[in-house]
Amino acid sequence: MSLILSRRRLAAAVRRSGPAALASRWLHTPPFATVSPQEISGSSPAEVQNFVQGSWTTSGNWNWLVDPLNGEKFIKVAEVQEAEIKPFVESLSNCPKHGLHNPLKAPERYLMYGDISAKAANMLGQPVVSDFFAKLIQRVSPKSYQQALAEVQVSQKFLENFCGDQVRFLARSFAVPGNHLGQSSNGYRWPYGPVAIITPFNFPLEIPLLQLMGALYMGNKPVLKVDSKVSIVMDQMLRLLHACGMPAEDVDFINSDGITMNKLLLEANPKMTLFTGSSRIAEKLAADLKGKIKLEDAGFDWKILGPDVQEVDYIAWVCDQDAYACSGQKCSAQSILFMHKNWSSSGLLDKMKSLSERRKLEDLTIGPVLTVTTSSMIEHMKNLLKIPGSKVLFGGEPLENHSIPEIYGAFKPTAVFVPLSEILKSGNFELVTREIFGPFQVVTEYSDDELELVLEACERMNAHLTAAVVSNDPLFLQEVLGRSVNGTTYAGIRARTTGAPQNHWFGPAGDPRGAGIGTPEAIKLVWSCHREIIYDIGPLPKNWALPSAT
Ligand SMILES: NC(=O)c1ccc[n+]([C@@H]2O[C@H](COP(=O)([O-])OP(=O)(O)OC[C@H]3O[C@@H](n4cnc5c(N)ncnc54)[C@H](O)[C@@H]3O)[C@@H](O)[C@H]2O)c1
Repeated sequence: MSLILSRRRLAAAVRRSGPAALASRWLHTPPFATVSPQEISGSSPAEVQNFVQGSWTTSGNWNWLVDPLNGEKFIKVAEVQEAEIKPFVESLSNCPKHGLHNPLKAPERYLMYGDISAKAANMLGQPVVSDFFAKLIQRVSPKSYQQALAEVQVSQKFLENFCGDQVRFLARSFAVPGNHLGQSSNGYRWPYGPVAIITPFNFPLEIPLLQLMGALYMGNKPVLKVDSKVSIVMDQMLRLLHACGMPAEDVDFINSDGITMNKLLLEANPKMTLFTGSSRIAEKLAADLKGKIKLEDAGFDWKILGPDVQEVDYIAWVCDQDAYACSGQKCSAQSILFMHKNWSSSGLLDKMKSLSERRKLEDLTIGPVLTVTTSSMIEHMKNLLKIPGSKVLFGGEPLENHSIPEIYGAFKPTAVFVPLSEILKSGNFELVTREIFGPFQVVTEYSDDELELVLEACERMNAHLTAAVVSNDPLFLQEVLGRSVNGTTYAGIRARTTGAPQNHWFGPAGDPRGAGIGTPEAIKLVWSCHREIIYDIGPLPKNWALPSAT
């Protein structure tokens, strides 16, 4: 159906612009697609729809999005209103708790998802398709082409990882011999059935796709809600998955505001919800859903440079990438750098400054910040500068010569130094460790006898997502790693905080609600629960007699 739709639109495009335009569109737009990233504009806006009970639908309300680079209304999203959620509630309610498949029901669907993954991996690997998604991501969540393409490549590799028999291997069970003949206990990975997935704006393809596929592989029926600012990317990806054979009834896709989604969750009562986004909403949903939730929430991610100074150019570059790629809008972005005093004379900070100055709006190596305004970044910086001994190391100013609308932020890559002893003071700690989802980091210094204070700071933080311990001193690594908890921690001279690919578990630690993404372990943890079936089929011992009451 989506192919027919896109061809119809193509036909309409020819009528508008003639055969030459069609030829160029055919070359650059994959057959499943209904939009062309380069052509979306105020005069040719794109549409995002919902998908429920096997069909694409619109709603009574179109929410217009503005182009983050010039403020032009360029995409309209059919946002479902509170009064319109019934079909979504019904669709989810139709899925039983035991799921669409499980080890004892419709096992052929594990193989089907292996095939769908193989086809989708193949399709996404085609240069025209990966370029299409990279450019579409850039339009709604502006980042450099390399960063956008990396997101597509991670997604493609993930799909490759779950081809063939790999989906059924996710549901591998085990058996333990019992106490007598005919008895054995069998542990199964069981789905939750109806589930919900809520994802943020910063990785429009990777986060929703990986969680969606994980949910499906394990036998669940998900309703997916992506931040409307970027949901056009998953609208197109669902069309690709349908073209690869995904049954239309398996996934519902809703665009709405948070309040409507909250209502849907309460009415449809999904048995598990995966939430990726801010800690504020995470905590609200955890309470509303009575704990039936797994969380990937805020990151205030730290990097500790150990006493062994080496490879300064490389480490400056990794710091620059970690703090400022995607304009700092990665949950794994380097939020605070603890630098051993041995690095003071290494020139590291000067190198970080000059690397940050290479970033420019033209290639989106720095760009719009979608959830923090320029004025709130300035205010945060000013508050930090009230702390005695603090200073701006570089940046600290708005971007110049741009047309980024005021609802978004536009700020130069910024580093503010705050003395370690001040960071630890109770009045300052909350302020310094507040996640600023933009190109902003705090830098501090410590001496050998202050490592305790660094570890105390890490202990007192609330978000334990990613971390990096940059050192090749095994005793230093052992000390820091043994006394910290972050879920995805890189250790060694090449350690980083960002850029976890699909083969590294990614997720917070230290919270029983913590979710993961990417690896088989993450999929099994988030999207299935343990079920034990104890077979006890006999026969009874020949001399069995009725025992006395116990
Ligand atoms: N841990 C991770 O893996 C990870 C990954 C990416 C982003 N993040 C975090 O996400 C945050 C940035 O995203 P944001 O500010 O857009 O997050 P957000 O919490 O505002 O929004 C996330 C999603 O939740 C939806 N939502 C909002 N209110 C809701 C409600 N009451 N009920 C249901 N859904 C609701 C939004 O529409 C959006 O789709 C940062 O804190 C970042 O660290 C975490």
